[in-house]
Amino acid sequence: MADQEDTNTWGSTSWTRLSSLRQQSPLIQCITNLVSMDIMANTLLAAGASPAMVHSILEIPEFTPHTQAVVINVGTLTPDWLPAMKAAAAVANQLGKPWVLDPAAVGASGFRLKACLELIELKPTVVRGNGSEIIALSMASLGSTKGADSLHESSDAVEAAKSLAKSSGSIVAISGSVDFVTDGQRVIGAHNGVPMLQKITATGCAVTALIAAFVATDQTHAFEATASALSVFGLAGEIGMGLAKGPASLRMHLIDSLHGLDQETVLQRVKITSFS
Ligand SMILES: Nc1ncnc2c1ncn2[C@@H]1O[C@H](COP(=O)(O)OP(=O)(O)O)[C@@H](O)[C@H]1O
Ligand SMILES: Cc1ncsc1CCOP(=O)(O)O
Ligand SMILES: [Mg+2]
Repeated sequence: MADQEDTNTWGSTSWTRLSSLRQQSPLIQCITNLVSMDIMANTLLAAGASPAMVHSILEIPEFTPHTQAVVINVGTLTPDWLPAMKAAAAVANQLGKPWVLDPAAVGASGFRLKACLELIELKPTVVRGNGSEIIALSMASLGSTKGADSLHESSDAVEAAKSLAKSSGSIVAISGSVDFVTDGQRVIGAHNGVPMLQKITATGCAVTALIAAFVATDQTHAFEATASALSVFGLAGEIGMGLAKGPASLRMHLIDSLHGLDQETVLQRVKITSFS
């Protein structure tokens, strides 16, 4: 795959999307795993959105219509949570709201894989996973697994992501050393980020929620919003890493840096390239 520099346009796209998010402060419903709730909520707040961890099926008919986007993450899935996930996705679809699927550790078991395949049938706007998750989901099969962590480079999963995007109609994002985004035709690579982000649990979950918040501000451009969210999160990680001593302080500085990101930094440092 050849890649083409397109940095200036993407810097201004990313800044426009982040500014809209700060102005609109969308309400994001998160039905997510028990590990991720804190960092996901704090990431959304730092970016300018409002998080709500509302997951009872009894609340979805009343609450989901008030939201601007829904995130569904199967990281600690049990059978009693799945109906609420499907109900929230259905309400989002009925009301034309975007929803984003994080197939966390989808390759860990047949139960999780079947659940994710059923959720894909409900047409998520975006699916974001690591390399191993996107490969397992695209092939609809279990291989070797390391749970929530990836055994693959993100670049290993690009063909699987294109295939999944074509079959599902969703935008598919693969996180890793380069984050890739595809709609089945176009592929971009978002290069911001630092390896230490892998040493903080649930940063993948957090960036999935950030994607939902970005898409909520302009769902007609979900591809651009997804790429922008991944870059902005990676850039906050780069700035945070300059102040951090290890994973625990990076977690703090990541959130501070996301909150403080300014126009000049985004325009200068967002790095997204197109692959053809
Ligand atoms: N080697 C790396 N270099 C830079 N950033 C990375 C690297 N690996 C992961 N990231 C970043 O860490 C965040 C979480 O991604 P990842 O670890 O792939 O997700 P998950 O936690 O779901 O496995 C993303 O923002 C991604 O860009
Ligand atoms: C450790 C763990 N176990 C089940 S979900 C989870 C968190 C995974 O978060 P991420 O996929 O963002 O690393
Ligand atoms: Mg994950």
